[in-house]
Amino acid sequence: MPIIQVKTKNHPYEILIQEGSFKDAGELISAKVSPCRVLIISDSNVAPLYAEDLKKSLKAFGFTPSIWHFDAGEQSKTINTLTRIYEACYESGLTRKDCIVALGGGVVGDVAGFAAATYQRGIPYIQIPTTLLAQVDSSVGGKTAIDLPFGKNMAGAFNQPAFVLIDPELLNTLNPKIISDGMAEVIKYGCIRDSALFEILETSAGIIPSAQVIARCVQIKADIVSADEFDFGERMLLNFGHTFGHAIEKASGYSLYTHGEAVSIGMSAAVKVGMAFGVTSPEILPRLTYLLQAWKLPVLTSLSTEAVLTALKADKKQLGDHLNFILLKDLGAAHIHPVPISDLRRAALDSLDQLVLGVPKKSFLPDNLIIHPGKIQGSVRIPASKSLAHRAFICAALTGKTHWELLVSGVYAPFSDDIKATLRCLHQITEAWAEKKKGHFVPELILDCSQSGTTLRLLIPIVAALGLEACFTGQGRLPKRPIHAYQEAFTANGVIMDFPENGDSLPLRIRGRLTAGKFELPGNISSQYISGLLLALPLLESDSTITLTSGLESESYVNMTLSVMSYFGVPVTRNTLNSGYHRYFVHPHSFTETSRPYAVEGDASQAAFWHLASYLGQEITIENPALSQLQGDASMQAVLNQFSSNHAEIDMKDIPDLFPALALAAAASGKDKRIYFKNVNRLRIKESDRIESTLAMLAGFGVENVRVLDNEIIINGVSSLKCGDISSFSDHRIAMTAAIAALKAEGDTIIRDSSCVAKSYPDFFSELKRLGAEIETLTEGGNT
Ligand SMILES: O=C(O)C1=C[C@@H](OP(=O)(O)O)[C@@H](O)[C@H](O)C1
Ligand SMILES: C=C(OP(=O)(O)O)C(=O)O
Ligand SMILES: [Zn+2]
Repeated sequence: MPIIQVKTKNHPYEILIQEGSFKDAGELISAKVSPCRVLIISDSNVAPLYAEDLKKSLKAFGFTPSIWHFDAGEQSKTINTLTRIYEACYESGLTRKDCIVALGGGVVGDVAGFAAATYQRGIPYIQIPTTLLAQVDSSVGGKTAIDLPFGKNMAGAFNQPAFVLIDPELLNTLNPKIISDGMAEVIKYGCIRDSALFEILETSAGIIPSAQVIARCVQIKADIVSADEFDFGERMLLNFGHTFGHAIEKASGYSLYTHGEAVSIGMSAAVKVGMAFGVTSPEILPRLTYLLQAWKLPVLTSLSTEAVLTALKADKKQLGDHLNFILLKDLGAAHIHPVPISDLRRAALDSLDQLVLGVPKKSFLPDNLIIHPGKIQGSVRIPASKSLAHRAFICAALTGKTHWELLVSGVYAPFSDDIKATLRCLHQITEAWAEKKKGHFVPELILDCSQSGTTLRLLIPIVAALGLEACFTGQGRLPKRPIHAYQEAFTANGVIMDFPENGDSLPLRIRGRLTAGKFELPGNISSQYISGLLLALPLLESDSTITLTSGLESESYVNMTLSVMSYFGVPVTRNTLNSGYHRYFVHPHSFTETSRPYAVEGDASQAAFWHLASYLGQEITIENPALSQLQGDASMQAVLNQFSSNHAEIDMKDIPDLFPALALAAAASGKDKRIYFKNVNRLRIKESDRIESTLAMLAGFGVENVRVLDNEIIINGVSSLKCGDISSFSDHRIAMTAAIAALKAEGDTIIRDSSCVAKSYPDFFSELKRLGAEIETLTEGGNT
């Protein structure tokens, strides 16, 4: 028989975990306690099911049992119930030689245990837990309590039971919500102590835990309680997820969430806090999220961060000027991490704010830098693909599910500014959409796309298809980047677009509802127009086509759109017309949730900077290369290989974002090289005019022998790079290219306005430093 010992100093006791053991309760209890009077305390849910059987079984082994029960639920965990239990004890004639049996869930165990601790200064009690939460958690360890008007568990005692009898068969009749409630605690044990248990849970999501799993949880709790009965050290680890969990329960008046649900949100928040403090590895968040969600447990709260914060500050575990958070170093390895009260707001915002799934780790992001030439070495994990993440979040949002962000995994903090812009706008759009569906009036949305062309061009048609009124705004160069190509197509299909009079694209106001039909667009301005329409047209009521009026450039980006749409259940078909141009056929279709979140792979356009570093002789390995080849920029290494020929010809049509890095590589390839870049004109409409900014950067490194022809650039290589003072033109790809080049320059290089890397890769300079680059912040009066 599986028996677990709890080795507390004054009251060691045993826990028996055995399927079917409940029917032998009388016999099993008689082995621990001599025949006596027994008061069975239960609640209105459990008593009708099991109390009479227990009474009979006890009677058969010489006990004198009676039954008393109260209304099921946390609201009964009061001093009033306690008083009535004392009365029942008295009426049943209980003396200090007799005992109480707690038959039920956590509330029954807590209040009956506290009655046993105090009736006649203490009588023995036995736990027979009937819910999963009580079996794996509250029946073990001797914490008993009642709630007081000013707080949960405010009066109580450490009172170890004489015996705990756990029959996992009793769980089979429970409703699934009660099982989920207990699963939060089961998952907690995996997190804090046992990664193997966590893995078992991952492969058995949705299946009621076996006796072995319950025993594993009880063993973990028994070990921890044996080492620290009174909660001064190690036992605090059991509070993983409970710091925020208790605050959330309290802030919602103990009505919105069950304990398990609040702990579930709390565990997910604790992982994000751990990420913010650089303690917890970001791989844990999607795994934990997936597991909790498989049990239909929430991972985000609808409560305001302020409300949770207020409750958090009143937490009874507050110690002076800091609060003890339990953070995970790894799955199975928890530790106590004191967080100063002054940092609590940050921690709460980082982890509870619905807009941010990850947390903004402090990246090294100064404006002006000096980079010393030198060697870098090591391996890097590139951030999630920006292009795929935009699409995945958009498709996820279009499912209309709450917490749609969680249908996407692999996108970790620090988030790029572009992805933050997409998330922010999508939250506004999904909320407005839900309101509109209810028939409510929705005022004009102000959608700030920051500097992200993708956010802007992909969201315009979606907003139009949903019939929302919006004003799109943006910063940096975005208001100058073209979006007029939508105008003709949309005006003919029910949408009014108001552009500013000065010829800029933004602010753009749109109103009306897009109707299905035949859309025509050029394929050679920006593929983002086509991606945007493809995402929007399934939302309409009838079939549509998109016909391209010129050859498609940046085609891989359109294919990425189709691939992510298909993952979310939306098919699109394509023809190639006699003209050689594509036509897409889109039917009304809903975006649907899949059983697994969409996992965003590494960003090939960012990996390109590390390929450039390797090309220039640095020793860098990439831990997470793009796997699918969906990203056109995954061809960076193959293109660099072509440079072995002295006169390589490179077509930029499908890989526009690689240009700054490729141009620099061409220049640094040596005196014999002359590299032709074709189809470069579209580079002028990116974050900077990327022909002008790239050539200015090359000139800064002493590369002057460059010819610009119509739609073509020829770069002649040099034997070494000079050092200079380089402007990034506020373009992230220029700043990152220049930083890698600076490591090979003849002297120190200044890079101006380099914080623009936050657009796509906020951690870039922190990573560069970690790999050994010597970088200083340039200040007006001197350097630091
Ligand atoms: O759809 C996308 O995610 C992108 C498409 C490309 O733009 P164009 O299609 O305008 O070339 C690319 O340059 C941009 O960085 C991202
Ligand atoms: C052009 C880019 O992005 P976007 O068009 O989304 O601003 C880029 O990241 O280089
Ligand atoms: Zn708990």
